[in-house]
Amino acid sequence: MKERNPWHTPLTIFIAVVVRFSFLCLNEINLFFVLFCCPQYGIVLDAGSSHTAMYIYEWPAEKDNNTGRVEQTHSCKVKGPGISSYASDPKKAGQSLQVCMKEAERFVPSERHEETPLYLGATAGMRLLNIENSTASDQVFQAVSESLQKSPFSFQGARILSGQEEGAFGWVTVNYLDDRLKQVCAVDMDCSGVTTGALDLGGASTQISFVSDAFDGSESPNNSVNFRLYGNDYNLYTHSFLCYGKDQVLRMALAHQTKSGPGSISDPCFHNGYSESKNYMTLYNSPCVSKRKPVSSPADFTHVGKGNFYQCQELVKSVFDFTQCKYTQCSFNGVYQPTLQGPFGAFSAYYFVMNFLNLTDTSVPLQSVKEALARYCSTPWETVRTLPHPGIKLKYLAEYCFSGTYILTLLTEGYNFTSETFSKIRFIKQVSSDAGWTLGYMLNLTNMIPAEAPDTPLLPHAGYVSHVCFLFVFYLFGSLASPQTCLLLCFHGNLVPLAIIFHSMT
Ligand SMILES: O=P(O)(O)OP(=O)(O)OP(=O)(O)OC[C@H]1O[C@@H](n2cnc3c(O)ncnc32)[C@H](O)[C@@H]1O
Ligand SMILES: [Ca+2]
Repeated sequence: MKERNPWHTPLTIFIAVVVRFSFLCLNEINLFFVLFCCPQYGIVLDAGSSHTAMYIYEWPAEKDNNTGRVEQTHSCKVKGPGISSYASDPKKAGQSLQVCMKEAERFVPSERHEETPLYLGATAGMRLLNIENSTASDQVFQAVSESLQKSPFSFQGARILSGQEEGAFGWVTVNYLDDRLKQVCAVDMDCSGVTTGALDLGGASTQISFVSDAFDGSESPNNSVNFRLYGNDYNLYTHSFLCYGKDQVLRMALAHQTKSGPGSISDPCFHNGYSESKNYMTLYNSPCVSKRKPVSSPADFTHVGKGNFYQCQELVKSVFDFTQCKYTQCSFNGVYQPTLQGPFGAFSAYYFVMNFLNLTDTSVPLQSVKEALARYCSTPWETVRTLPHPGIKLKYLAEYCFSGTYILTLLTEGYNFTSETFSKIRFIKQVSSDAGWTLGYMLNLTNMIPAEAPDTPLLPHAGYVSHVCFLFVFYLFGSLASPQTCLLLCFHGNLVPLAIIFHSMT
C-alpha cells in the first residue's frame, strides 16, 4: 500500500493555496497598477512667433507604449507675445512662462514632477531673430532656459526646430491622432495612401508634409524625411516656407503696396471704411521685408481698406514667385513639390480663420467658397466691427478678409489644390489633442513610437480585466477540485518554487 505523504494534510494544502493566491494577486495587482494607476507625463512648450503655448501629455506607465494612448490633458496659453518679441529684454521672455509653469505644477501630481520631461521648441519667430541677431536669440534662449530650470520638472533643453522637423512632427501628430500609423501593411503593399498630409499655417512660417507615390526623395533630398514607425516605412515629403506665415505675408503684401513710400494706401484686403495709421519702421522691422524698405518715406502711412476679394487675390499672388522651377514640378519660389496625394489635415491659422469665416466645410465647391469670401470682404468695416464676435481680437477681425484670401491663394495657386482636391482637406483644431508639432516632437523624444510593430499586441485594458478575473475563478475552482489540478495551475504562473513544494506533497 502506498505510504501517505505526511505533507498531504488539509492544513498544508490550505497554506499552499493561500500562498499561491498571494503570488498570483501580487503579480496581477502589480501589472494592474502599472497599467491603470500611475500615468506618466510630458510637457512641451511651443514657442511660436505669435505666442507660446504649453501642452501637458499623459500616458500609462507601461514601458512599451504602443497603445496609441498619449493624451493631451491640459494646455496653457502664455500671456503676451512670442519669446522672439523679447529680444530687447530677454529676462521678460523667461518671466512670461512662469504662470503656465505654475499651472503645470498643479496639473502634474507632485510625486511625478521630478521625472516629467519638459521641452521647449521654438519655431519661425526665433528662426527669424536668429537670422537677424543671433546674439539676441542666444540671450532669449538663455533667459527661458534659466526660467525653466527653476521648475521642478526635468528640463531637457530649449532649441529652435528646423522647418523640416516642424513639418515632420506635425505630420506624425496628425497621423498618430488619426490612428493611421499602426495599420499593418502587407509586404510590398503601398501604405502611403492611408496617411494624412499635414498643413500648418503659423504666424511666420507655413509647412506642408505628405507621403506621395511620386516622391522617393531623389529629386529633392532636402525635402525628404524617412520614418520607420510600427514596422512601416514612410518617405515623407515636407517643406517649410519661412516668411509665409500669415503675419509675415501680411507684411509682404503691405510692403508691396508701400514700396514707393506713399503717405496712404488703399488696400483691397481690408474692409471698406477701415482706416488706421501705421508706422513704416514697425512694418519693415522683419527680415522678410527689411530689404524692401523704401529709401524715403514719412514716419507713418494711412492704411485704408477698399474690400475687394478679387483684387486682394491678385495682390496676395504677388508675394509668390512662380517664374522659376529647376525640378519637374514646383509649388512656388522654385521649391520642388510632388503631386498632392491623400487626405490633408489643415490646422493652426488654417483652422482659426476658416472656422471664423464659416468655411470649414470642404464639400462646398471651391468656387462657392471664393464667392462667400468675396461677399465677406465687401462687407463694410463698420458692420464687421459692430457685429457681436465674443472673444475675437479687433486685429484679427480686421485681418480675416486678408487671411482667408491668403489661405485660398496658398492652397490653390501655391500648393496646387484644385476644385477636386480641395475637398480632401479637413480644417482641424483637435483630434482629442491639439493638432500641431508638439505631440509628434514629444513622442519622438520619449521613444514612444517603436520602429517595429510589437510581436504580440498588448492586451487592451478591457481584455486585461477579464484575463485577471478569469484566472482567479479558474484557479479557485481548480484548487478546490484537487491538489493535482492545483499543481498544474502553479506552472501557469511560472511559480516554480511553489510548484516544487506541491510536488513534494503529492
Ligand atoms: O508657427 P509660427 O510661425 O512660429 O507661429 P505661431 O505658432 O505663433 O502661430 P499660431 O499657429 O499660434 O497662430 C497662427 C496665426 O494665427 C493667429 N491667430 C491665433 N488665433 C487666432 C484667431 O482666433 N483668429 C485669427 N487668427 C488667429 C496668430 O496671431 C498667428 O498669426
Ligand atoms: Ca506654430
